[in-house]
Amino acid sequence: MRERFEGQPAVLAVNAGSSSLKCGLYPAEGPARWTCTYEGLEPGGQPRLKAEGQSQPLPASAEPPMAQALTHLVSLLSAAQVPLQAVAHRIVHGGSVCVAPCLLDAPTLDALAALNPLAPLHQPHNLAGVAAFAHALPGVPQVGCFDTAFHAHLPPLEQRLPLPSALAEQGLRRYGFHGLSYQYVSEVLAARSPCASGRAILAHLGNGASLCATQGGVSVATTMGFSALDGLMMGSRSGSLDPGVLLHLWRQGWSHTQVEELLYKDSGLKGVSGLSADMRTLRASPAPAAQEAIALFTRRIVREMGGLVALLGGVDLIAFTGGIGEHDALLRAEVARALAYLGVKLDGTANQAASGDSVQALQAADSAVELWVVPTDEGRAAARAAMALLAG
Ligand SMILES: Nc1ncnc2c1ncn2[C@@H]1O[C@H](COP(=O)(O)OP(=O)(O)O)[C@@H](O)[C@H]1O
Ligand SMILES: CC(=O)OP(=O)(O)O
Ligand SMILES: [Mg+2]
Repeated sequence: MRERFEGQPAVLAVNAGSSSLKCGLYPAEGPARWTCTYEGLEPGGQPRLKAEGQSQPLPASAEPPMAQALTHLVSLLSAAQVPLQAVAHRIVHGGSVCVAPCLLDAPTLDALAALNPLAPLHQPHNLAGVAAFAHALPGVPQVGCFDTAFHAHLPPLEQRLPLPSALAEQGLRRYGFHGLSYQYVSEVLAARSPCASGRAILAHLGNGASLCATQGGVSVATTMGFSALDGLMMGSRSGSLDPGVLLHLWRQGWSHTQVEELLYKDSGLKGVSGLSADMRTLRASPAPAAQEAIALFTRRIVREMGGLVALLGGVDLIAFTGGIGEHDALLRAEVARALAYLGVKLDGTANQAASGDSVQALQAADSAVELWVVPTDEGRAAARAAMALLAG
């Protein structure tokens, strides 16, 4: 491990999420020199470090799990005196303030903290990561790389919520998320297929999930909007919901906090199955509620895909990414089957064989639409953005 920390300066990409902290050490060219993931960081979780093919629990600590993981990572890197050009932080919400990667100074961090309520599972952790590294490595530039930036130039109607202008002027608009993932996947596909510059739909299906329609590699529509709650059903988030449900719950006496917990932490696959937010657990379960959760998750993808195809006026390429998109062959097959009306035809053997570890084309020879699986790398996208910023 030590030799991976030595040599040319590299960018450390940090993705402090809802239940995990992922990081990678990226040189200017080639693959990450070192990656690690801290898991089990949800409140009350049991933090573990996965690195170099090994998984080990962190020593018991009085700190909350995310803070403990950050402390551990910072001390690991400080002790090894890793030469760092910059730390590139995935920050989920840039709002209207940060529409491109930027250096994180105090006023910018204050503006980003004001967006915490729009991504409560992510934004506070993202900013805690910035604070930890800024404190430990004061001479190293801290760069913010935003999920929303890929969607900064959405067409005006795609940004607009059907609400009065006074609210739009307060920043109530659709932003879109998972932008680092979409940026990375778009670039991978652009190098492999001319269809990537046509009408493409990228499906990021992980713990959070969204779809993005691109034309010429540029985002033109996406299912997540103002907050990371909109659109598809997710691991523990509801996705789009009739706003009348919220009014009903408030009238019943639910508090703001209870509703927030419901929508972010107790809905989606977890809420419908009553079992787990993890697709692997649901696939392995014979419980009817687990199967119902998967069926609803799949149906919502198919429904939203139809909407994006309509906006694009057809589709040339569909790509799957994120933990579920990369690994769940059955989900890909069911989505492809539902889209047969578009001439989508999957190569069943290629789909089954795809391991999620490499980029694979999945369409049958006579498919009207290309199908791909692309393992995403949000860290690489963030590191590239930080290098480009520093290079001016
Ligand atoms: N082999 C697999 N089969 C099906 N689903 C999987 C598999 N591996 C991971 N997943 C799903 O992917 C999710 C994690 O996706 P990921 O993109 O890593 O999430 P995040 O980065 O948002 O934490 C898990 O919660 C699980 O539902
Ligand atoms: C924005 C979002 O939902 O991110 P994640 O998939 O990492 O939860
Ligand atoms: Mg993710």
